[in-house]
Amino acid sequence: MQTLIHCITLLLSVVLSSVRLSWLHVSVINALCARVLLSLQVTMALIRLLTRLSGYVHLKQGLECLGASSQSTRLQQHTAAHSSSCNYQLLPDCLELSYGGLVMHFDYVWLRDHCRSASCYNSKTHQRNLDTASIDLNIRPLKSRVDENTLFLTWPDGHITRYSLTWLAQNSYEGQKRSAVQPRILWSADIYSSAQVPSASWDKFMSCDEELKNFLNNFLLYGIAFVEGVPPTLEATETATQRVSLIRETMYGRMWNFTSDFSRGDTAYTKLALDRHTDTSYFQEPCGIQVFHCLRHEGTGGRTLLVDAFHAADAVLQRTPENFELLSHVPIKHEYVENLSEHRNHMIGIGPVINVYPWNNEVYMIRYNNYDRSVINTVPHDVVRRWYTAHRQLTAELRRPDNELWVKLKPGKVLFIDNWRVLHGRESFTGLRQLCGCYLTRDDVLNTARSLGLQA
Ligand SMILES: C[N+](C)(C)CCCC[C@H](N)C(=O)O
Ligand SMILES: O=C(O)CCC(=O)C(=O)O
Ligand SMILES: [Fe+2]
Repeated sequence: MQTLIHCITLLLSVVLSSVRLSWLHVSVINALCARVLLSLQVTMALIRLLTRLSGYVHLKQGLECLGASSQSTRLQQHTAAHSSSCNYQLLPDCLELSYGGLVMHFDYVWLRDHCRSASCYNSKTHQRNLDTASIDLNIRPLKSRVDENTLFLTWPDGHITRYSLTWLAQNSYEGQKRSAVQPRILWSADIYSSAQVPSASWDKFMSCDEELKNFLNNFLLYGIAFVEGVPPTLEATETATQRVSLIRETMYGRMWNFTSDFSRGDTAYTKLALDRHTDTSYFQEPCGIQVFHCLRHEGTGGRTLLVDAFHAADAVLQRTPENFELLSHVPIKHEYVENLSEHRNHMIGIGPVINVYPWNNEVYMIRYNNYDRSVINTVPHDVVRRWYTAHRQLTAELRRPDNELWVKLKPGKVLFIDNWRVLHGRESFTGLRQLCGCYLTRDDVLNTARSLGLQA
């Protein structure tokens, strides 16, 4: 039954993400699903209680076993009889557990290593005490049993480990694989505009955690978020960013305030148009977040371009998986060479254009900067040719006019961009244009989000 509900929830979210619905709609439907799930859980608990009262409790007591694999069949039959929700068996190389509609496999060394008893784990510091290197790599439990919520394993030295079944489900490979590390809404200009994502307002943003939480929630979902009503000064911009995270100082400084004076050896410091790109792609770890605040512009042009590169990467994956594969595996070098008298820098970053988590293929970072991309010399010529084809397809997706969100930054309106996901660019301009901002450390932004109860 739970599997069925999970499937329906999953199906609904897939349908929802392909239809253009606002975040509000998504959360309303999620809340409804959660309610259905809750009432089902109550029903299941009642059924379990009735089952227990009607004498099945004897079968459960028979679950105590001596761990030999010859016993596993008997064990499976008994557990299957006592509860529809949990069933396990000790296979030669792993423990197979089926619980909550999920079939999971746990390696025995992993199980010993993840013992949360007081001697193995310090629950005050959340740190492991157990010396992993002391575990026999051929270890197997001597005894095992399960009750309503807990699996008990007795190890050869007599040590007993208890695992909560929900903890196992949440922390299993199979459980991790089917849920996104970070839920997001992929967008085209139209999807983003119709979602009507509100900007945070400066006063509330500074004083109220709920406003900060909403702001971060939008930032995590869309990769961009705005604060409005900020005093048009570098100091106020700095104050706003410090509400979210720590500033990441780079060779451009801590807070920067720049015009088209070519004070640095980079096109950003001119009046020229800049095609969509990620910044600091030439760092081994590109800056996680970029903040922009336009303090002044007396002239024409200079609009900011924003493109959701995860949306574009997803289109490549759907249409031509082999191109996605190339973009996520071929290592590419980006480089920054600055040779001005006051500034000498040489930065190198190497990594694929699309970076994915290896266990679930979820995209977590894109480096895309054709200006700063350096010599390709990490793969043979035939792979180079296929890579160029793949890169062309990604570029075509990134350049689709319906993926381009154009905004004119105004004094008072601070823009936060997820530099691992959303590309930025700008239109050429005339006149005096002054932009200030900074980079933020990604870990600290996510830390703030998690401390407010968000999944990040
Ligand atoms: C933002 N700020 C003005 C400080 C620097 C701009 C750096 C631009 C560089 N080409 C890059 O993409 O990393
Ligand atoms: O001038 C702008 O709007 C942005 C320039 C740019 O790409 C940058 O500073 O990173
Ligand atoms: Fe940039």
